[in-house]
Amino acid sequence: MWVLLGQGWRRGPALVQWSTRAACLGLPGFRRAPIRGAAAEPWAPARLYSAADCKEKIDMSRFPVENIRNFSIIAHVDHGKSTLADRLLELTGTIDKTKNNKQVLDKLQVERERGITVKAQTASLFYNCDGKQYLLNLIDTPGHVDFSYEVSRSLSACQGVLLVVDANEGIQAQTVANFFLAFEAQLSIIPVINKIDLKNADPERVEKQIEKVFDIPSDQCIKISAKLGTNVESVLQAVIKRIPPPNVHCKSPLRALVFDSTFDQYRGVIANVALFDGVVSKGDKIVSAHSKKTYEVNEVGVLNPNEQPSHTLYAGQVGYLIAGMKDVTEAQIGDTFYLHKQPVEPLPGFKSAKPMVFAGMYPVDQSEYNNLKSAIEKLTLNDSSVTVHRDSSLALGAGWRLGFLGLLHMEVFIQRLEQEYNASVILTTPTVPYKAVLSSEKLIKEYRQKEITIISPSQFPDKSKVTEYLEPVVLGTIITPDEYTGKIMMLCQARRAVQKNMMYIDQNRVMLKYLFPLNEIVVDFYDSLKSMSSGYASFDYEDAGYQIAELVKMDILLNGNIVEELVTVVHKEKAHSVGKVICERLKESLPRQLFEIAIQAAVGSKVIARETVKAYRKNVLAKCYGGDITRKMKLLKRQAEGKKKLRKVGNIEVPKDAFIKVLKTQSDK
Ligand SMILES: Nc1nc2c(ncn2[C@@H]2O[C@H](COP(=O)(O)OP(=O)(O)OP(=O)(O)O)[C@@H](O)[C@H]2O)c(=O)[nH]1
Repeated sequence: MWVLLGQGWRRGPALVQWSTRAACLGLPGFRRAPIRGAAAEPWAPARLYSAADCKEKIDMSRFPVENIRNFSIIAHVDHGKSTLADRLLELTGTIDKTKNNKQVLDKLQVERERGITVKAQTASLFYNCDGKQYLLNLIDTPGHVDFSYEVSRSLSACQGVLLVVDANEGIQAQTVANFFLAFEAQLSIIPVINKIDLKNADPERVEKQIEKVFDIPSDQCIKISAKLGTNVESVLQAVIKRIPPPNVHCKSPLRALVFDSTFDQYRGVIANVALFDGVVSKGDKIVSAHSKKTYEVNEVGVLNPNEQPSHTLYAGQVGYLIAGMKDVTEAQIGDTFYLHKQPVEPLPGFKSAKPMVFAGMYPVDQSEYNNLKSAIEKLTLNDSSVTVHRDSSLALGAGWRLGFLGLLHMEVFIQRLEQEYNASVILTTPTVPYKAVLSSEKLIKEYRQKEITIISPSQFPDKSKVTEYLEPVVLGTIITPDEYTGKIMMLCQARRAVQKNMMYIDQNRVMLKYLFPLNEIVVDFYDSLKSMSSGYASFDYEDAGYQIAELVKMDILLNGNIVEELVTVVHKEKAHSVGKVICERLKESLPRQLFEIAIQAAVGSKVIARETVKAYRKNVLAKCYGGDITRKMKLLKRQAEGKKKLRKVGNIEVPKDAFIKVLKTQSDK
């Protein structure tokens, strides 16, 4: 929650009493909650575990609750979360120390190729300290704003976080966003300044930033190089000393929170659970508080980092559970499992992920419809934050309208469809979820409500049937070196943003807060920001509701035929400039054809921009003299293959990548 304080907007630390802050930092004497029943549990005496033990079933009763620490690693993109996780896995003997350990917890192909984490990963580590053996449950989280839902879910299974900050880049926009997620969840926060080995590292400056922005005393920061392993052991010590054990009760009936789930073709749903109370064993009958369905537990265990079965999981522990569920929706994220005949009050769960961007998805060839359908179903089983509605279009045939958390999320989903399921798709212009307050009685009856959410331009109701249109807005945070502030402010203004606050986080770094219409930032705001600040500015945003907006539907026509992929809803003020840019870009991307092509942007029947592509003919056989028929056939075959990558609009052939190029430039104007 943001509040207006003195000169500007600020939340959190400035309002917090020192004792609460001290508790948040896990300082001695300031523990937030007593460890209920910890001493009374019937724990077996400690036996020290090593990586070798992982070949057999782990006896999890060996870890009394006071020896458990559950924590996440959170940070801005690329500040070194996964590299720190690698070192922690090595130090605890969970994986062997080799030069090849690079982002071990980033298991997906797309994560390895893009060098980013998109899915939070859990690993249970066994660590010996002062003659005791600790169970450390670590969750490595993604850094990009599109995946912050993964972060907030992961935090629900934790009592503390390692807030990693790059010693060269300092605090960035996602550092601020992630800090507040942890702060609001009342977790112990351990600031870790990483990459101190870099030539331009300035850990002292970063310490001061942390003190200024988060109100965390600089002596609380741990300075490390995750790459070289420097001082990483002290991070483990801090986890044990500063993060409290979970506040749970083993003798109470089972309450297991599902904080993530994945789908395995052979074993069904694998639910990641955090046990808030009770125990769960193989053979137990459990009930989902959400669906009230009963299941028998086939397997429980911990992730080490691969699945390692155990007989039982105990309160305070984080692990996985397999119970014959065939669909991820049966293990809804945020659901509570309890034991059959021992019903409990379900845990609060999470708000469901809210899609920020919608796009139509169609098979390139309609004969591929069933294959693509099955690929989308399988992939959404592993990514339940994607919403899917069936859709169809005259030009593109049967397809779907998919909702994503952001554009990167959309790109990653498509890349996974292509790589993991060999699917090829046509996408339509990404759009944000607009709303319309209806005035037409007929429409109100049809929709059975007055206010409708428009996720596809084809649903956009005519102005005469509407009292007002609403557009989603977000509160954006930008952190930048101050020399770029002027340019960035102009960029924000061009995107219809309203400034809310500006604050220096150190001598030459500025934090700006703006209220943005979501559709102005969704496609390429981040790219523009990065290029205008030579890569130094960072950006993050959070949902801020809706505002009234003057919106219109704009069609793009090729020789009079509407290009369905490019139909878009724009702000009235921007219709002309956006239409002009789309026409120009389309002109650049369209191959010349045998006849002239008129490219038009139109709002209703009014044409607001126009470009023309001159006629041309490509004769692939032009250089092929003589009568070698096989050579000619080869050239014609290659031309035919090339044509498969084209889509026909009327009689005009449009390359698939032309759409992408056009979409990328829309919000520039
Ligand atoms: N010099 C140096 N480089 C580091 C250090 N830690 C991480 N890196 C490098 O920083 C880059 C990003 O590291 P990651 O561990 O993938 O960062 P991340 O925060 O997990 O990234 P996302 O998951 O995409 O948010 C990689 O090239 C690492 O090799 C360090 O201590 N020193």
